[in-house]
Amino acid sequence: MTRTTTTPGGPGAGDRGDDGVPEKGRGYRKGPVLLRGKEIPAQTTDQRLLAAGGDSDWVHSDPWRVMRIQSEFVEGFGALAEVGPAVSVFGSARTRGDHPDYAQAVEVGRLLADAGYAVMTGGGPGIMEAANNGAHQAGGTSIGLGIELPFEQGMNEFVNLGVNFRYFFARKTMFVKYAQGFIVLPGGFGTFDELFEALTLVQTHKVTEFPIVLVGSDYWGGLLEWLRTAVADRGMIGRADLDLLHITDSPAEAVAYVIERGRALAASEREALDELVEDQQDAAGTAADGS
Ligand SMILES: CC(C)=CCNc1ncnc2c1ncn2[C@@H]1O[C@H](COP(=O)(O)O)[C@@H](O)[C@H]1O
Repeated sequence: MTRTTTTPGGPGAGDRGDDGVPEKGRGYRKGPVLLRGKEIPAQTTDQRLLAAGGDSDWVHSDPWRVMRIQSEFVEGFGALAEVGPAVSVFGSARTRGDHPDYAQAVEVGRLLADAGYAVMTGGGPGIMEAANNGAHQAGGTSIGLGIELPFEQGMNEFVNLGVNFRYFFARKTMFVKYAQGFIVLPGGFGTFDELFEALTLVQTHKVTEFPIVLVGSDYWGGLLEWLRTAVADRGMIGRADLDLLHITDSPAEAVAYVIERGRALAASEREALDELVEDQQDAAGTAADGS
């Protein structure tokens, strides 16, 4: 719906008001900006917004993408804010239902749900499906944070709270923000990406430490050995950084570790904050006494 307007600029154009209706001497206000004479646009902002058809290149422009990215955060935060305690479970999208890793992940999901934790996965097939399956069997909250991929794939059937993301980075924020810990089963590049992002965030103190457990010593053992030797020996990481990872073959141990270590870390975080507040109060008291 486009209304006819007066031509921009030129004699008399400065007399057009905010709504495009001519009004002597008032000019044209565009938000906080006042336009007069040749600066007055041919159409009002509303006319441009409501006009049908026309060029649609703007849909592919970066400012428009920024709005979409923002909406992913808004939708994600809105959907997950009230979920309560949760643990993110990662692992291969390719693990088949008859593989022992699948059974391990089902058990992890089940035990987490039994302990009152929501299970958060990438919502896809393989290990993600297995962990959601376990949570579903135990009647727990089974979350899938899906990702739009070039090839067709849907949210697995065991998800009861699903959010679909267009952008990997927005989705990754949710895994960290809403989980008390990570449990990582055997996987490929996607799994490594999620694991190493978590390690980097904790190592650089960008987030408070949270427990990270690797399930499957035969699969992860080689990586840990390499981290201990090639990586730590050459000083690429500190020896203490190796303690950020806990490795086990037992789903029960993985779940117990995540819960207990998570509680211990949260308690020491609270203690450190209390001490900080006390120190600040003492400092403020000393300053007041001295004045
Ligand atoms: C059949 C197939 C490959 C489907 C891919 N469909 C996917 N759906 C959801 N998350 C995914 C998918 N592929 C990779 N990811 C992400 O990357 C990890 C698995 O990647 P990978 O298979 O280890 O490297 C998962 O924890 C998940 O967060």
